[in-house]
Amino acid sequence: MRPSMLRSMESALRRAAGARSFSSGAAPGRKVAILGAAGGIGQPLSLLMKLNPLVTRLSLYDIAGTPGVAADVSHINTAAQVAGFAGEEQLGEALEGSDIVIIPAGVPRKPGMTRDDLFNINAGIVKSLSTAIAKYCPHALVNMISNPVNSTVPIAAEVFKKAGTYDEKKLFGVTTLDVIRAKTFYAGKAGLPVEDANVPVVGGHAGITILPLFSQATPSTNALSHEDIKALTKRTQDGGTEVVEAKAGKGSATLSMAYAGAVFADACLKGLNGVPDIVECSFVQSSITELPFFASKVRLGRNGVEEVLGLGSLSDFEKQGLENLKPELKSSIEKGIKFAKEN
Ligand SMILES: NC(=O)C1=CN([C@@H]2O[C@H](COP(=O)(O)OP(=O)(O)OC[C@H]3O[C@@H](n4cnc5c(N)ncnc54)[C@H](O)[C@@H]3O)[C@@H](O)[C@H]2O)C=CC1
Ligand SMILES: O=C([O-])CC(=O)C(=O)O
Repeated sequence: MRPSMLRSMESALRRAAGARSFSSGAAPGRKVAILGAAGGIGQPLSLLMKLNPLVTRLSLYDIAGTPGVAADVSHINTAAQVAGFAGEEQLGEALEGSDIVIIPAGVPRKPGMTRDDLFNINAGIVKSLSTAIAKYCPHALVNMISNPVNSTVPIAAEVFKKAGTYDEKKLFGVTTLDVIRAKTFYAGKAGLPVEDANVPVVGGHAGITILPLFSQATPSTNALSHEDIKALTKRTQDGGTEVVEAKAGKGSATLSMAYAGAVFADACLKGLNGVPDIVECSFVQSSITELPFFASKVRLGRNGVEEVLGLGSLSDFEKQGLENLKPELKSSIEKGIKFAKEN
């Protein structure tokens, strides 16, 4: 790569990270921990977080394999200091002092499985990692990637409640990949520049609980028929399955998810650092519907969630989608809460 190209990439990354908005010129040091860092998502996510100029310490944890990932990523000439931790006995050290903990630990889907089929294995993993977070970094923002997100976020909330550390402003289910897919599919179909496209996605993160709001998409267009909107909605809802089937037994989305995870963590870092008007969709504790957790636009700030934004006006098709998703989302949330209470 030419040096001029590298320089412009670096300055674009700095701009993307909001580093220029500090009048003192220096952003505060931030520690980010990734749990499941040796996995399909964990490795490229570690790379992307190493490139983020707001990260000063990057802690890579997994049950095995992290020393290699950490050694590899640490050679990249960016500021973040990288450390690898493997095995439960090193989990505390990995977590201590973290501002953000990102969790892509757990098993991914194979063709024919739903995200809920992952519950039996991933619920226990998320519960034990959340227990450690409550002990070692109770004030960290938690970005939950492990599926089924509709249940793992409620599990983490229950674990934190039991430990007396729960702060609803600090727990996030990462639904950014749904937004990224909706933007890509919308711009592609409407013939709009993809970098300008924005589409809120609300509800949850599985099948019909994923509800893209194309009526609020920007830039708006009249190039799309109702049939087009229905097809775009279905493709967004089935985006994960599209990748699972294409990978044919070799896992689910990893690269696009690592990108999505890095975008969301970057937004959290900017919020923590006081950059104004940082808004992303996320699955959080919510009162905008009757469900206790719900994904919608969230304003991020110095303490995590600053404001859970409402749904705005919905088309009749979206109103119907909202009603259709509630029973499934409710039961996935309740399943997570029940598991955490009983185990
Ligand atoms: N929220 C979202 O939009 C998305 C979520 N996912 C989910 O992310 C999770 C991870 O997916 P992949 O990275 O593809 O799986 P993977 O199997 O490639 O990696 C998972 C990693 O977690 C590690 N792990 C297992 N138990 C652990 C524990 N107790 N502590 C720390 N690490 C542990 C494994 O050793 C492995 O390295 C899956 O549950 C998947 O369904 C995947 C794509 C999108
Ligand atoms: O579909 C899966 O199992 C992984 C996932 O959550 C996604 O890609 O959205």
